Amino acid sequence: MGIAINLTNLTHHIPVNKDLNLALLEDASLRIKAAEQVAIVGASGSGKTTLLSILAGLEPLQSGELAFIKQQVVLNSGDINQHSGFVFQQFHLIPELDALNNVALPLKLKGDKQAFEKARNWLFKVGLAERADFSVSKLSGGEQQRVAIARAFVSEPAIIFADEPTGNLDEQTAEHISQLMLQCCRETKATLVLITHNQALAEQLDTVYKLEHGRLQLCS
Ligand SMILES: Nc1ncnc2c1ncn2[C@@H]1O[C@H](COP(=O)(O)OP(=O)(O)OP(=O)(O)O)[C@@H](O)[C@H]1O
Repeated sequence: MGIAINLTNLTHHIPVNKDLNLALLEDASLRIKAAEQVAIVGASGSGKTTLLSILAGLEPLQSGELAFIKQQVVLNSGDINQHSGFVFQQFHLIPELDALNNVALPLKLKGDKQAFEKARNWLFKVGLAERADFSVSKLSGGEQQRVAIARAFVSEPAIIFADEPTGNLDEQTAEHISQLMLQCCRETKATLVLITHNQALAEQLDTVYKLEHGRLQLCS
């Protein structure tokens, strides 16, 4: 079951030098419904990753309000990590471990006794059952991203935060990985917040926000 996200009137400053701060995000607000798939687009340097990091609780909220709502109950923002999965452009896998152990890791850390069974199931879903025992450093870029997707979904998170997850892949593999991620979100009813430079992909999602000159605009 997805989680709704309400961000209201966020202004976020970054330091330019010791005397000067710049407002990277100005009065940004967005409403994301549970299980909605939302794209954030914008030019390089416009602040997309910063916004995603704030939404994901990885960067502190300087102003405004951020609320996470699950079945009409407001959650503690400090706990949102427990409900989130992440997919990044640089897969952030552990190169010393095989694919199975990379995917099982989040569950093992929680003491889940079915960690390996669930990890195998997700590797199967992303088409990598036969690569389970391969060291991830031996896998192709597309395969590594599929391992990262399996790892993000294995705990069945209510929200997936994805930062240009196909930015490092060739066009065909990127298309395959994007569709796989959208399908996994639909299957698990996860809310998706996706940063992308790919307009065609953004338009496949329920809602598109554009970040420009510090302002967040609803495009569709
Ligand atoms: N903590 C910080 N201190 C100083 N500058 C920062 C900080 N965080 C972000 N910035 C700057 O803010 C700008 C926006 O960065 P951000 O990574 O959010 O952009 P982006 O839209 O995701 O870019 P890209 O599409 O190139 O990944 C950049 O110029 C970056 O250097």
